Amino acid sequence: LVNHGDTQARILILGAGASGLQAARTLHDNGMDDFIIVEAADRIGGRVQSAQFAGYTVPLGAGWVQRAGSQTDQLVHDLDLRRHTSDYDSLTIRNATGHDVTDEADANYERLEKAIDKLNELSARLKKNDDIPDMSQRSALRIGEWIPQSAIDKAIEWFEYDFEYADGPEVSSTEAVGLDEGEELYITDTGGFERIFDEVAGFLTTPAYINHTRLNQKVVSIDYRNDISVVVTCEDGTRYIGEYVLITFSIGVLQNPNLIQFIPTLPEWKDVEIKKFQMAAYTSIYLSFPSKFWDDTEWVLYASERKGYFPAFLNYQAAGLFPNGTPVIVVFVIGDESRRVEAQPSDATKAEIQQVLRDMYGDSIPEATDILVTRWSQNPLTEGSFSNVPVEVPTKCRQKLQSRVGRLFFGGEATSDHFSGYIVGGLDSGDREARKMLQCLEDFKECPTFEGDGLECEQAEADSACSVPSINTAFLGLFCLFGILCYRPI
Ligand SMILES: Cc1cc2nc3c(=O)[nH]c(=O)nc-3n(C[C@H](O)[C@H](O)[C@H](O)COP(=O)(O)OP(=O)(O)OC[C@H]3O[C@@H](n4cnc5c(N)ncnc54)[C@H](O)[C@@H]3O)c2cc1C
Repeated sequence: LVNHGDTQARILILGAGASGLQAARTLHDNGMDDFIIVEAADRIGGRVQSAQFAGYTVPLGAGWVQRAGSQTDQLVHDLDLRRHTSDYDSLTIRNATGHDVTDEADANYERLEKAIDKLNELSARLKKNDDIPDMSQRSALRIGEWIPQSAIDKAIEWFEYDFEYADGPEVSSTEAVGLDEGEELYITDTGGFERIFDEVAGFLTTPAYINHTRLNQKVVSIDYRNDISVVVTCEDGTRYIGEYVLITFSIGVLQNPNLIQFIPTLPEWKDVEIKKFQMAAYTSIYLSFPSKFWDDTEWVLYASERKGYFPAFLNYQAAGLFPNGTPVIVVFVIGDESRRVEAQPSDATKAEIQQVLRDMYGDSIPEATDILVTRWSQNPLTEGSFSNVPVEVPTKCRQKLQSRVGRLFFGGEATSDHFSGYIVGGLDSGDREARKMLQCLEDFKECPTFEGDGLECEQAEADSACSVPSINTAFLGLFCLFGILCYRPI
């Protein structure tokens, strides 16, 4: 039942990241402005966020445009964001005794490249044929005769694979490997990567739309028992009532049973698919120094016997980045190392990295003057960095992740068919779900949903059992009829 003070809209969009903002934009472009975005943070943008560090605007979340020609790439070019084409060949590899082993690594790279060709070939075959079971990237690499043994092998494998998926090849799906992604752009704009949302969601800052976004509203429960509406309740008690609700929270948030209470609980077929997905962990650690003492190449790899231990450093002074700026390096860790580092104080992390740098450059290097550690896996609004497709989720099962449950629709990067894990996956999923909701608003009878058992992956079919009047025509009409306050604040 609608209470006095409840806020109503035909569509509620939960989350103001790439997915939620694009959904709002698609609805708006199609003449549907009866929506509200509910966001827990005090800002929009979600995992696209930046901060100031040592005089730079640095990315805390997404930093690169990986896919040339994608919508993200288009936005970056349209807005002419300052950017740098990453040069992964500008690379020095140092071992734990400080020796430059870059040349020595050539033969290892040659072996790895042959295995990558094999992996790509297997991936293309798996994509073409749904009946062949997927395999881990580790298996595919092994088939390509790549078995990493030395510290150099581990370093270059980390740089080629783990860094991209934020997980080891043991976990990641071969079928889901992206082919031929082209050059990668690192965003160095002083306004931050989040500037892309100026174009996607700029209209939301105009006076007519300012009330469409509700910040500082942390959703704690989603009640979809009612046939004609959904009640979304926030931590502060505020309730939002919508005819349709689009959920764009990360897969990590949805996997944590303590964060959002679904009333009733989600059906098994949906819950299984959410739980099978993998939320990866990826940490960026920025360090500033009084002087630069590292190599001039854009990247420095630390070849350690312990795979993934502070393995890759981005040199902010490299040509094309900030050659004359304050000396800063960024080191990246993923997976269990990321979760370990994010759980400990920054000083402890700084001491560990300082030792790694001493191993590589000697004891006389200066102490870091400042450190910034990102902590996405400690953040209850993300519970990790981005989704990684594990072997357990064949492409044919993806529709279950996308399918609605009653009046609940599911967006967010993890649900994207081809771009999960990326900003473009978020944008793409928001557009997809907005179009679906527009279609369902026209005729709920034709609104597709998954029909099947918990573990199956069936084709989506029309749900003929759910034909109900719209909330505006029936539910609100009834309340207005009886003189109950019909407050629609937007
Ligand atoms: C460290 C890191 C590095 C990355 N690198 C890249 C990269 O180089 N290139 C790239 O393309 N992508 C990268 N990504 C991934 C990219 O940022 C995401 O795929 C994309 O931004 C996800 O958008 P989304 O809308 O699906 O989710 P989100 O951005 O997570 O949006 C969901 C929104 O829901 C809100 N929310 C969560 N819980 C609640 C709640 N209970 N109540 C209300 N609101 C809630 C969140 O605050 C958030 O704003 C990276 C991400 C991270 C974290």
